[in-house]
Amino acid sequence: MTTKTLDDIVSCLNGYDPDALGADLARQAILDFVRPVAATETVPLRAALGRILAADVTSPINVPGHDNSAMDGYAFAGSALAARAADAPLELLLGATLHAGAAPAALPAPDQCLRIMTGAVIPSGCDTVVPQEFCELADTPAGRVMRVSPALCGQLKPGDNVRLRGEDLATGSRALAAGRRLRPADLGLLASLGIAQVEVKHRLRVAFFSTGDELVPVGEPLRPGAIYDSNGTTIAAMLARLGVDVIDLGNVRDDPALLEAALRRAAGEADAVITSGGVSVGEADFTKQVMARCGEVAFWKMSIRPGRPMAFGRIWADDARAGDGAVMFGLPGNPVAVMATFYCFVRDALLTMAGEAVRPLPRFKVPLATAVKKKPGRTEFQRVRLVADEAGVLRAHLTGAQGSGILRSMSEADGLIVLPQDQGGMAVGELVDVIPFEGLV
Ligand SMILES: Nc1nc2c(c(=O)[nH]1)N[C@H]1C(S)=C(S)[C@@H](COP(=O)(O)OP(=O)(O)OC[C@H]3O[C@@H](n4cnc5c(N)ncnc54)[C@H](O)[C@@H]3O)O[C@H]1N2
Ligand code: MOO
Repeated sequence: MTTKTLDDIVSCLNGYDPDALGADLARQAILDFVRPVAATETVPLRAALGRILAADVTSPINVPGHDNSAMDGYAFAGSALAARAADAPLELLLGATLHAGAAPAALPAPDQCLRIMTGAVIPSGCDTVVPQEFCELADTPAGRVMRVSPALCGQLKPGDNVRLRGEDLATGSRALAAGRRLRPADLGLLASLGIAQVEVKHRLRVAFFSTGDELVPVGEPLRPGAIYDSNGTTIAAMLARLGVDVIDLGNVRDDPALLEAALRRAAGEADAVITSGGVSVGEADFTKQVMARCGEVAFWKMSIRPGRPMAFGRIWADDARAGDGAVMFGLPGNPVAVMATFYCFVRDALLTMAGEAVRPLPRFKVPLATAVKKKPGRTEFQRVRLVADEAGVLRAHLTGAQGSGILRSMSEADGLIVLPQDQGGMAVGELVDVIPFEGLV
């Protein structure tokens, strides 16, 4: 983690308003503060899917290792094309057959060709392959001859249908960069280099719990006035998608002593801690005060909706405050605010801590199918379904009421539209930025 204090970073933010930090400034402050975990481990190639590469991988070999044929056909010297009269067919005496995997061979003479299969090494003396669909075979007194008509010869040039040595990866070139989250194609690429083990970052450990006297764990009977803890499940699922180690600490009552014990335990077990609830100004909202006792609160009020109260800072397991402590996100209790703040602030911070070279969530512009009400002064995230109109253009339809307690509006949505701070209301047809949910990692 950084050697700067949170105060250093936050006070350097241009335009920081402690009562209402803009979404972009808050993101910047968080990303400036967090640092990747240092520890790495070596895992077998097939166990590396979804893990984050700890160091650049340099290719130890050429891929492909030899010039080889891209087609089943006949290998020959491309100069033979120019050597014949323009209106004459190409006629070459046919020699042996070369299969993929066979040892390299040689063309006996320039007026000959060799039968070759896809993937077989191009024989020395050859630089061109003609696909078998272009060719006729004829038996002559001199032996079997491969013939290509003058018209089809016009479609061939020297070098055709040959895959060059090292054209995929040359020896010593960088195959994959550190910070990459390994996908199936990456594992295949490493396999093509013969690499059986990969050095990856340790998984980030993220602890979380929900706070609130009203919460009942899912599966238990609901008493009057209580609600089920849906945030715990949502947070666990969002974390699972990030590929981190998830430490579920359950529910904690609105009691400062219990909250402190839970935060201290979480700081001792995890690199990052997430809580939900108790971050606003109510009489039972203790998160910020206990967080400050266990560490530092950098800021907690942002000009966004949903998610206006979100506390960011760090905490330690005990008052000795050894090391960097654990980064902490105190998310608001409202279920939609939990998700909005997670995707707006927490996701990229955790991925950065996990060592990934993070790319922000993709956004694209779509026309609104529903008019949107909004006052300038805060960034808003509203939930939309994306439906194609008759012309095949995706349009953003609001998923009904946008209250930050209405989780159904998230469940029904295909994405979030992002309405920037200075934006007012928007009319049907205006273009708006959407972050699609599909593809979130
Ligand atoms: N006077 C003010 N009141 C509120 C303000 C404000 O600025 N002044 N901000 C509002 C906003 S915005 C939000 S968001 C909430 C956030 O409050 P808290 O983080 O303190 O959250 P709680 O009060 O604990 O809970 C809010 C809401 O969410 C329900 N909840 C809480 N935890 C869960 C859970 N694990 N699963 C499902 N639902 C949960 C809780 O029952 C409340 O209904 O404060 C506003 N108030
Ligand atoms: O964050 Mo609150 O959910 O804006 O209403």
